[in-house]
Amino acid sequence: MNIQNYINGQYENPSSNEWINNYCPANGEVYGQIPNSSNEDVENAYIAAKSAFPSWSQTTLEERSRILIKISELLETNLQRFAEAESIDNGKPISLAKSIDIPRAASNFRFFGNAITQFASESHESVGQDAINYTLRQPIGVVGCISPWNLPLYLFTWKIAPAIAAGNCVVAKPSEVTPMTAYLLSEILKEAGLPKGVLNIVHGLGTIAGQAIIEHPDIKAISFTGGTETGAHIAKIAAPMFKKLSLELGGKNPNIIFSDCDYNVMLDTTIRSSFANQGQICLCGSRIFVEASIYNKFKTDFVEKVKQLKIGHPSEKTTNIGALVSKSHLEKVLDYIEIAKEENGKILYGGNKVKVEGYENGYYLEPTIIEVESDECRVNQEEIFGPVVTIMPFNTEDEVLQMANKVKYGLSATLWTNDLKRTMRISNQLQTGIVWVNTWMMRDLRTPFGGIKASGVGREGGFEALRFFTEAKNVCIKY
Ligand SMILES: NC(=O)C1=CN([C@@H]2O[C@H](COP(=O)(O)OP(=O)(O)OC[C@H]3O[C@@H](n4cnc5c(N)ncnc54)[C@H](O)[C@@H]3O)[C@@H](O)[C@H]2O)C=CC1
Ligand SMILES: O=C(O)/C=C/C=C(\O)C(=O)O
Repeated sequence: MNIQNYINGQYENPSSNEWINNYCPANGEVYGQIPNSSNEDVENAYIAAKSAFPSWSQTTLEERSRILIKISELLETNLQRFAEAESIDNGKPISLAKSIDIPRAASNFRFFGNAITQFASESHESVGQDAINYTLRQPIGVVGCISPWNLPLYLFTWKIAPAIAAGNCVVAKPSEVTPMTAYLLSEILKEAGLPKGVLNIVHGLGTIAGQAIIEHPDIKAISFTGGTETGAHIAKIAAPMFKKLSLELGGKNPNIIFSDCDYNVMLDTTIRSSFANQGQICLCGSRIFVEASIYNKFKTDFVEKVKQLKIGHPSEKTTNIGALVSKSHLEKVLDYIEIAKEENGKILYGGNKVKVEGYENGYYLEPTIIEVESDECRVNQEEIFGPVVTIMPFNTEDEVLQMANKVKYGLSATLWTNDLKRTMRISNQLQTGIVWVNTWMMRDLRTPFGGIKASGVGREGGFEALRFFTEAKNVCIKY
């Protein structure tokens, strides 16, 4: 299936008429083409957004809310179609696309459709000076949203929903690796009555179309999720132009397991936090630290459970692990498994490509567990972003805390213990933006979401996102 850009409410071919092949990860075959958009297409999208802005920014909150909630409802009505498209495009199991990705995309629109009606700004009475200050939170204008391939519609909508709810108009670029559901979304935007030009979707390469968005002098804010290197590149371009920046980047998240935890819940959740979405979630707990007294038991039970995961075609209902997103990504992950061997890591399970019958050219990989001797080895320090975890024992709280924090990343951490004081001590000291205790990836969309260190800048979610997508203007009135 070939797709087009969506600019000013119309489907458009790329101005260069150049196209990029779109691969199906489950069988390695090309199944469509997407626009290789250029500066000219981004400029057209910008012009459409700019002309839509005066009207959209003055549209009542009730009307914006009504349209966002309508988009959410239409996504729910079209759940099956969107889930199938996401699964084909990304390689993720259909069960995951249907239960997580598309429902969350619908929730993103519903949540920000409601949140904008509750968003309020501050006022400060300057006591003794006969003055009152009130703060306006005005939309920025035209903003850029750039999203990755791992949770395609989920993360695309996590950015565009708050951006348009706050009254901005958007030039958005989904990942060129997984463009399909963003394309399908444009049909829904029309049906929901979103005015033309409010959301413009440009497909293409990061280095061309993405670059044109970040370099555009009049796109005043960039919300980006993706790799840390790309984030650093974006910051280098956008910061001297004084753009607002929200960067959600990589992670190398610790999963810290104490012997007093609820063992079975921990074990089941650790399977998910290690291998959900083929381990391609920035929040996955890719470094597992286990208290020495239960280390051997954990190792045996974990391997046993991982063996039971079914690797298969993403469309099969029983598949737990689908295909990785691309050939190049599969190769990157395999290279890390080789590095682990060179570093004396012990492969406790997995490590090999898998040939799924009938789909031998698909990008399948066994879930892989590597026992490491030192937390400082490369596989324990660098983001692999695949179905690969490291495990090692620890003896004391101080030791594990030091290892947990000794990485360049600081996105999330998971802690398993029933000791309240220990929970408080460790949570306070973990150098991450998010800590989950006795759970993983439990999301409440009101909470601040994001990381520190090389995991990013800024927070998404709730009113944080609405603050990001608005400029505060203080008005001081003397009476
Ligand atoms: N959510 C996360 O934390 C993610 C992390 N990654 C990590 O990043 C590594 C590289 O993956 P990639 O697919 O290359 O991710 P990437 O960070 O290059 O891609 C994310 C988005 O940025 C765009 N982009 C790339 N270069 C750009 C530029 N110069 N200007 C503007 N936009 C640009 C891409 O087209 C895509 O839409 C992965 O192996 C993984 O480790 C990848 C995807 C998501
Ligand atoms: O739940 C969320 O809001 C985000 C989840 C995951 C990512 O941001 C990611 O993998 O990049």
